[in-house]
This record gives sequence, C-alpha cells and structure tokens, in this order.
Amino acid sequence: MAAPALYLASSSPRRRQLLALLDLPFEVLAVDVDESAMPGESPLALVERLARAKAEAGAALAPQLLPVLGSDTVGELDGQLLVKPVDEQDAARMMRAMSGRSHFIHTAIAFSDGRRTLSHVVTSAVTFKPLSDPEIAAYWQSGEPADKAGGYGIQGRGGRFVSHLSGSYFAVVGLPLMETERLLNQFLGKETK
Ligand SMILES: Cc1cn([C@H]2C[C@H](O)[C@@H](COP(=O)(O)OP(=O)(O)OP(=O)(O)O)O2)c(=O)[nH]c1=O
Repeated sequence: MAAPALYLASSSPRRRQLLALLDLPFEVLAVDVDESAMPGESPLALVERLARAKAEAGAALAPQLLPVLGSDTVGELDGQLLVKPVDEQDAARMMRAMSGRSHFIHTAIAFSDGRRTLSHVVTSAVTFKPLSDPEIAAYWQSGEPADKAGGYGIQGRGGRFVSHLSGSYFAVVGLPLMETERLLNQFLGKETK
C-alpha cells in the first residue's frame, strides 16, 4: 500500500468513497467529537466548528505530520438546524417541513496538522417536491434516513424527492470534491487556479 498523503478523520463510508476520487493515498482515523450545538450557535457556525474539531482531533491521533481532513454536514430550514433524525417521528417531522420547498445543506471541510487549521463551508440549496405521508412513511422503512443529516440521502431513494439543486451535489452527499482538493492545495501551499 502506498504511504498516505493525508488522513481522513471520519467514520462515514461515503466520505471515504468520495475522498478516493481525489486519487491520493489516505488512511482513516476514528475520532470522537461531541456534535451538539452550543446555545445560540447558527447552523453555519456549528458545521464549521465541528469540521475543524474533527480535523484537530484527528491530528492529535495521526502517526505522521500530514494534513488531516475533517468534515461535517447539517441542514437548515428557516434558520433551524436539521441533523440526523433520532427516530421515525423526528424524520417524518423533518420531511413534512421540507416538503414542497427549499432548505440549505451546509458541508464544512477542514484540514489540520495540529499546528494550523484551514476550513471552508459549501452551502447548497435543495428543493423538495410536495411529499405525501405514505411516501414519508415508506421512505423511513427503507432504512436510508437514519444516519443522514436532514433525514435523507440525495444519492439514494431520497433523490426521488429532489426537484432542484443549486450548489454542489458532492457537498450534499458529504464531501465537496473541487473545494476539498482546492483547500488541500491551499493548506500545502500549492498554487491553484
Ligand atoms: C443531506 C444528505 C446528508 N448525507 C449524509 C452526509 C453525512 O455523512 C451525514 C451527516 O452526518 P455527519 O455528522 O456530517 O457525518 P457522519 O456522522 O456520517 O460521519 P463523520 O462525522 O464520521 O465524518 O449525512 C448524505 O449522505 N446524503 C444527503 O443527501
């Protein structure tokens, strides 16, 4: 196996698959970061703080001084945070709130080596078609919503609900490709166009 060029501080298989598309050898680090929001913290501030915290927690564990990537995804509707649903009722509440209208998905990325941290947030707007209660119930049964911010996966069955996307598809899935490569190059001091 090639020596790693960076570490990924994430237990998400999706982030692993997406990072592999940058064609750089990397190793995964398991970090444990408390993801709860602080009182009055905006979704944008939260998502960036968590990505930085994951990257910095990873850097503290990394066996070599290499960039560590941390990332976090949250949704926002009317200023309110949309995170992973705690149960079916919570998922249904979010789906009904998102039905027939647009919400934001914020994904933050951060690189840290323990000495400095650089971060960036990508915001996308996702519009849902109007959803019926039977559709919402059947979607929960598919098992897809449980581990996803906003309670859906655009890359799976949840894609059936999306009538419009403005922003980065890959950021909604959990890792914006172009921005991650650009931020890494910036972190490494490489010139990019
Ligand atoms: C909106 C949306 C979110 N998601 C996922 C991306 C994230 O993995 C997840 C949000 O949870 P996160 O806390 O960002 O990430 P995670 O717990 O999966 O992994 P880790 O913290 O170890 O990196 O929701 C999708 O896969 N598709 C979607 O359409």
